[in-house]
Amino acid sequence: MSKIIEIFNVSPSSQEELPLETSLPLTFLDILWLRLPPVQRIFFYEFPHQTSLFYNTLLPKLKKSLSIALSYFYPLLGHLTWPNDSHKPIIKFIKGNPLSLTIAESDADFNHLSGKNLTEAKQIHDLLPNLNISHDQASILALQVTLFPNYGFSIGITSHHAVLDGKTSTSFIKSWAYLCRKLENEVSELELPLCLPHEFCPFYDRKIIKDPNELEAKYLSDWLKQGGTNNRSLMVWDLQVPEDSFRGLFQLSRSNIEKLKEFVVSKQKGTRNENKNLHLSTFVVSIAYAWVCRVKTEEIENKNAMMVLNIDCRNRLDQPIPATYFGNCIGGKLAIVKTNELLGEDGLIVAVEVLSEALETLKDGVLNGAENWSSWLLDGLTIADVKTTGAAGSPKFEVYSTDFGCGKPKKVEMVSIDRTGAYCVSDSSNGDGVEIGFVSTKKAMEAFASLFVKGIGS
Ligand SMILES: CC(C)(COP(=O)(O)OP(=O)(O)OC[C@H]1O[C@@H](n2cnc3c(N)ncnc32)[C@H](O)[C@@H]1OP(=O)(O)O)[C@@H](O)C(=O)NCCC(=O)NCCSC(=O)CC(=O)O
Repeated sequence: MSKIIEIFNVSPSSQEELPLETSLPLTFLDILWLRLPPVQRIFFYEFPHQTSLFYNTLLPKLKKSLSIALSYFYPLLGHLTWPNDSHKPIIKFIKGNPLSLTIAESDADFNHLSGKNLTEAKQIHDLLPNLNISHDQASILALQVTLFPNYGFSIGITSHHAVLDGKTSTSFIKSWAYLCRKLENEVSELELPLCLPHEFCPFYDRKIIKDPNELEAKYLSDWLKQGGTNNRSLMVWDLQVPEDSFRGLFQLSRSNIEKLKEFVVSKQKGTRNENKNLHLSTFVVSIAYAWVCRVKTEEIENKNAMMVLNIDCRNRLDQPIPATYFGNCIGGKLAIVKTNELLGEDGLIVAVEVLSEALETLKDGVLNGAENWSSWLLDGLTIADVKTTGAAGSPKFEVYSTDFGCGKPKKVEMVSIDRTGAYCVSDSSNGDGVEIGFVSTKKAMEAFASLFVKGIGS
């Protein structure tokens, strides 16, 4: 159990340069995620020191660096609102609004929560702050630092999906960590101001996102129809974490991945699909392998399995979008297959093929088919004979490089996958290969763990 020690209001360090009041409109790529529950990650760090060192040394640096980071990422201090005279929601920033940073202490077993074992899904929920979301207004970001005295601490981040995608939220936390690390090097007050390097600085110009196919109107109309005829409420879907949910993180080393790739290539030889182009990347092989193991261990027979792949559109639109673009810039591609095909002997090859086919359609433009994206989000929740899942996160975010000056994280969990049922893919804690996380029943998780290891061991 964790108990709240204090809630700080953190303001940007250089208030003078910020606008008095400003707003950022949501683009169609943001509006797509309007109803999704917040995205939550927890970063666990070892800190085997006395509590006083945390409160006297680390915490002031965390606060100070956060304050500097917020002067660059100031829209995070705003809130989402849908003014009567606006046809869509906007992010409204008013100078003086602080960010709430919760400090808590936990007596839970740090090594258990940050270890490799399966953990009860809800066990880490109290390491995360909630966003204030009402019909009229939604906060955008909340942070919680939780100390596990003598063992470690965690940083929990809860962010609104209609404002930040994975790239933006991980860039923010890495910017905060970068600044904290710099303070760690004992930069004296006189040597400040400490600046964020240009390559981290967020890019805010929304005009760069073009909407020639009027997707904004399509998504808005879908969300407005939901739960009423003109539902301008900002409430998000109240997705529940199923009872008896356990979370697991599974690693595929580089050599495991190479073996899986070789296996797929060798099995494809001599089949009718021999000449089919496969997108044999680390990401595809890893997701395919986890997908097949999960369908087998959850015994999902005679269904359609749907995998929604999140695609970073930043360098895939006609006009390239800077890597530091602040907001959502993700689209989706869909892979569908009968679960019985995944359950068969060639399940892995089938999975790689359908994922490759989905990514192959990127050549027709990342926005091709985008008129269906809001329906995929809705149908995934409602169609009974379809087992939908998605791939959240990305190894390219390199979450394990988020170092606040006391080393790399021991573990990074994407907590919100317990509500969405998605897989989370990331780089790995020991730098070798990738980690895949998901949440399921304890029985299915244990069966998955055994099948997963068996498959790469042989
Ligand atoms: C569409 C993709 C999933 C496909 O990924 P793939 O890895 O299969 O394919 P790819 O074309 O990108 O890369 C193929 C090969 O090119 C090389 N390569 C390309 N770009 C690279 C990069 N930036 N860093 C390192 N390697 C790279 C690699 O060698 C890789 O092979 P190899 O791998 O074998 O070495 C990805 O491109 C993408 O857009 N990922 C980002 C998805 C995303 O934003 N997710 C978050 C959604 S928001 C969300 O979920 C919330 C949240 O996270 O907070």
